[in-house]
Amino acid sequence: MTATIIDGKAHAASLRAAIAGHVPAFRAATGRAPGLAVVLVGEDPASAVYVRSKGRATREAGMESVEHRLPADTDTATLLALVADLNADPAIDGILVQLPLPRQVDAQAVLLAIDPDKDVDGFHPVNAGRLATGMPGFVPCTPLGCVMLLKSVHGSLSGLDAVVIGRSNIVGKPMAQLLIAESCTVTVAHSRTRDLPARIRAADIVVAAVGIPALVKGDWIKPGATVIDVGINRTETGLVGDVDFAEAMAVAGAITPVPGGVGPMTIACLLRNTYVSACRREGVAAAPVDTAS
Ligand SMILES: Nc1nc(=O)c2c([nH]1)NC[C@@H]1CN(c3ccc(C(=O)N[C@@H](CCC(=O)O)C(=O)O)cc3)C=[N+]21
Repeated sequence: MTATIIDGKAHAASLRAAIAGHVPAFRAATGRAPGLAVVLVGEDPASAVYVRSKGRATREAGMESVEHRLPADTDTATLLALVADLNADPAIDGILVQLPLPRQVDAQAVLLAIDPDKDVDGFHPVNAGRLATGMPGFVPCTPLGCVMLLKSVHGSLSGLDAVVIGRSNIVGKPMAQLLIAESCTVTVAHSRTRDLPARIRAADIVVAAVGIPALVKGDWIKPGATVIDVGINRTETGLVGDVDFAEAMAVAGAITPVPGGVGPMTIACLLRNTYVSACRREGVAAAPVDTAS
């Protein structure tokens, strides 16, 4: 069997086009565009690339992108003051502080300072709590994109067995919450999990988000399973996911590639969250831009 490749780039392009199609009505109703502020501290080249592509995608969707680039030695107080300004700015609907932050910055204090109703990353504990309890809020972009890709394969996920490899606050934990909300039976595996291959072999859905290149082997995968590879590992041979792609292709039913899978959906979901935030803040009805809230 050869797996179907899930074209994240194409799904992301259509999601972005759908959002771009809704922005003119928002503009007409409110007299302004949805606005996203991105804060980048330091010169990490990979972060700079992400921030640039976020800015480009935001403008292409007809939204306002404001970038704040701060030197690598920026202190916590300076960042907190910037976040306070952005919280108070009525033209800003979404605030994204690019992670990781330099060591001297208290990253937790910065994330806590972001207004939860502008937290389009969904990283604030208030939004984590909203997700865990089924209240409307903001869902982190990467897991949200993963659920959209899974639904493009399965329609309903109800009753499926899912394993999430990784328990980070940014991907693993919110991914598990979203899959529970979709009525999957969810196992969260991590570095201390015993017999990881057996856990994965039992799963209809595998979401790999651990950051270990090609960790998941072909013979760990249940034949026909759907594999979502969140890993973006830079190796000498280029970008590699957390799944051994060549091996998995021979066993899985469907699989996301790296690059061109989850990554582009992350950016599209950021635009989606920004559009939804703008609509909520202005009290105008948001057009449906995919199912998960
Ligand atoms: N506050 C915050 N929010 C984030 O969402 C956030 C962050 N910090 N810090 C860094 C990570 C990483 N991230 C990616 C987004 C898009 C791609 C993406 O589009 N990747 C392409 C290209 C990969 C490449 O060539 O580098 C792909 O997978 O096809 C990757 C990674 C968002 N992050």
